[in-house]
Amino acid sequence: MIAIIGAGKMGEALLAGLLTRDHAPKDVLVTEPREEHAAELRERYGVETVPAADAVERADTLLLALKPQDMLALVDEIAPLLSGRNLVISVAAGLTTAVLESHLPAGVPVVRAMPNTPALMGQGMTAVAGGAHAESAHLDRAEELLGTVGEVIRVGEQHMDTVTAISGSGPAYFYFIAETMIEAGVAMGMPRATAQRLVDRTITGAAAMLDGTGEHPVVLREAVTSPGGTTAAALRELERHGVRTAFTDAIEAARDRSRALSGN
Ligand SMILES: NC(=O)C1=CN([C@@H]2O[C@H](COP(=O)(O)OP(=O)(O)OC[C@H]3O[C@@H](n4cnc5c(N)ncnc54)[C@H](OP(=O)(O)O)[C@@H]3O)[C@@H](O)[C@H]2O)C=CC1
Ligand SMILES: O=C(O)[C@@H]1CCC=N1
Repeated sequence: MIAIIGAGKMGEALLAGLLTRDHAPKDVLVTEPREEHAAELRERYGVETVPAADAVERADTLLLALKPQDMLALVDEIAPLLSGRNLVISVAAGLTTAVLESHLPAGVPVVRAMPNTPALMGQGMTAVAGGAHAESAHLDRAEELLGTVGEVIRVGEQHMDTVTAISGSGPAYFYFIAETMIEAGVAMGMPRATAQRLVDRTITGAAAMLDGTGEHPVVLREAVTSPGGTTAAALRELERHGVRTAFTDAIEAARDRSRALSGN
């Protein structure tokens, strides 16, 4: 039995992704403090919503998807009920396995995971890192679970803040680009729905090229950039405005924020 504790944006994306694929509603418990939201989840997914203490008692695998700032209070609350039979998987940005372990009874296995919201579509990208008491069977279990909603890689925990900045937050960067491109089309007089369709399909197509050809993005970009053409004119403007540096700085800021959240 799996319990998802905290079914906000990420927890619900994982819940929906799991139920669409390998898991039946009877195999997943959900803990959500707000009754109105809990009722929505019961209605939408047919899952049982239970207090955290019941979830811990009934589930062997606990997927903790609360905000990092709320996580340790919850961990302190459930810690007395946990033992080595449980596997704790935390998706919280920043919180290290060492911090989580320091709030848990000795020996409870902890896996730190960083998924992303495309898990909802079965297109997630998750990295996992094991804590001091996580054996390879625990990592296998986490990988199997999160693998039902996309791809999973194992990384050393020292890389998790960078993972968070790249693939955890990453979908938002592409939505930001999409939004900007749509607005540019609208500003040039195109109907919004047309602009949105063009942008959606272009991003999906570019992603398929990256994934399907295995080529480096520079090679794919060069193929679009005709000599003396439109793409070269656009890219020159992006470089002039420092977009490359802006992205690098943005990803570093996300990495640093993830590190800072570990202190909460
Ligand atoms: N959003 C994303 O793309 C990603 C998020 N994450 C991580 O996932 C976690 C959740 O983020 P996100 O989904 O965006 O945030 P949300 O605020 O949407 O979700 C947090 C959820 O936890 C619930 N909650 C709060 N306190 C408790 C409690 N004591 N017991 C059970 N549930 C509780 C909240 O309920 P209520 O609303 O009623 O307060 C809310 O539904 C974070 O740690 C974040 O770092 C990781 C990868 C990607
Ligand atoms: O914004 C956040 O803090 C979370 C972690 C990664 C994506 N969303």
